[in-house]
Amino acid sequence: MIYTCTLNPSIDYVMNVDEFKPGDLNRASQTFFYPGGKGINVSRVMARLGVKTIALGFTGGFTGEFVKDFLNKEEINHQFIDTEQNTRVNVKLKSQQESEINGPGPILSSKHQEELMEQIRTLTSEDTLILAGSVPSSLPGDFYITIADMCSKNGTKLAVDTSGKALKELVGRPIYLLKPNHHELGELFNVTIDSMEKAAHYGQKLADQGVQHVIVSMGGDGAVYIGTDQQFYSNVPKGQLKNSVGAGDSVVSGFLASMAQGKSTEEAFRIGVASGSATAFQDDLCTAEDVEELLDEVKISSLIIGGKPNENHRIID
Ligand SMILES: Nc1ncnc2c1ncn2[C@@H]1O[C@H](COP(=O)(O)OP(=O)(O)OP(=O)(O)O)[C@@H](O)[C@H]1O
Ligand SMILES: O=P(O)(O)OC[C@@]1(O)O[C@H](CO)[C@@H](O)[C@@H]1O
Repeated sequence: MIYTCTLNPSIDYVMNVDEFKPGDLNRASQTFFYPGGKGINVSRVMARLGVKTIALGFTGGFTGEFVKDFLNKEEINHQFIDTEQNTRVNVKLKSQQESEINGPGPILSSKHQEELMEQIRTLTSEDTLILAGSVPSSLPGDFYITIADMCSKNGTKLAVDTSGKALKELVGRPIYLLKPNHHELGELFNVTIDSMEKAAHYGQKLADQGVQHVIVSMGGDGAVYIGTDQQFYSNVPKGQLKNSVGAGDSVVSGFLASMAQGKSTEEAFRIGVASGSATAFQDDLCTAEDVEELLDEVKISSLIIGGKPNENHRIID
């Protein structure tokens, strides 16, 4: 079974404001409420791509009820632990530019933590766990490490989409999939990643430290895949960027859904990128039809030809 784990879910309150003026009374032309949090987004997109998951994590209060009802309507299984505190509301302001204000999240006790660990302890080598999003500040800083160590002990495949300290501490552990964007990868190695070649170079460092599949997404500039013996570059389809919220989560979903369906790594990467762009071009997360429509525009090329770097991809010195 595939599980997603969102320690800090949200309601994403999307507000479209024609011309946002800070300090003024602004009126939204349109608003939307979606369940949010990176793991929950992965569960939603994977469901749309035909792969079932069970969503784990912490929810509570009337906002938590909204998240669960929404997932029920989309026939997504969940086993959230009740925190008795309202799940946060994250504001996504779409105007001349996109701005986000994410809430802090609940205070989680050691009992809450133990309840989650009990669920994770039951996962086996047949299972995959996708850990995605931020760690609420009330949890120990090494909580992802505790989960990763449990997965490693039980042979559970672990995919991770997080950033900052949580990401830094996980490197070196056996990980099935990591999907940093180029800023997160740069922060990890204290460098600026401004080209596909640098993304491949630093992505390879993660692969060398035990990550089986590394995808470095670079927004509208393409994406790089680094695996044990394959490296690919992908362009991204052209279109109007409407919504970057959940685009990265959709890359993870497209890749993992395709791998679960037995597709090749190259095809899974292609579908991952098409899924990311399909979400970037919609108000909500992409559907299977949105992904299908973009698939022909996603071209994958190998970064290594005959054991040597593909010269067509030598973008930087
Ligand atoms: N301007 C764009 N044009 C086409 N596709 C895009 C664009 N921006 C993002 N995408 C798609 O979304 C994917 C993820 O984007 P990005 O690299 O910004 O990841 P991220 O920062 O993890 O995303 P998120 O905003 O969800 O946190 C890209 O690989 C691409 O498929
Ligand atoms: O605060 P975190 O956990 O880092 O990110 C949470 C979040 O911004 O990520 C998702 C998009 O990836 C949204 O649905 C959600 O609001």
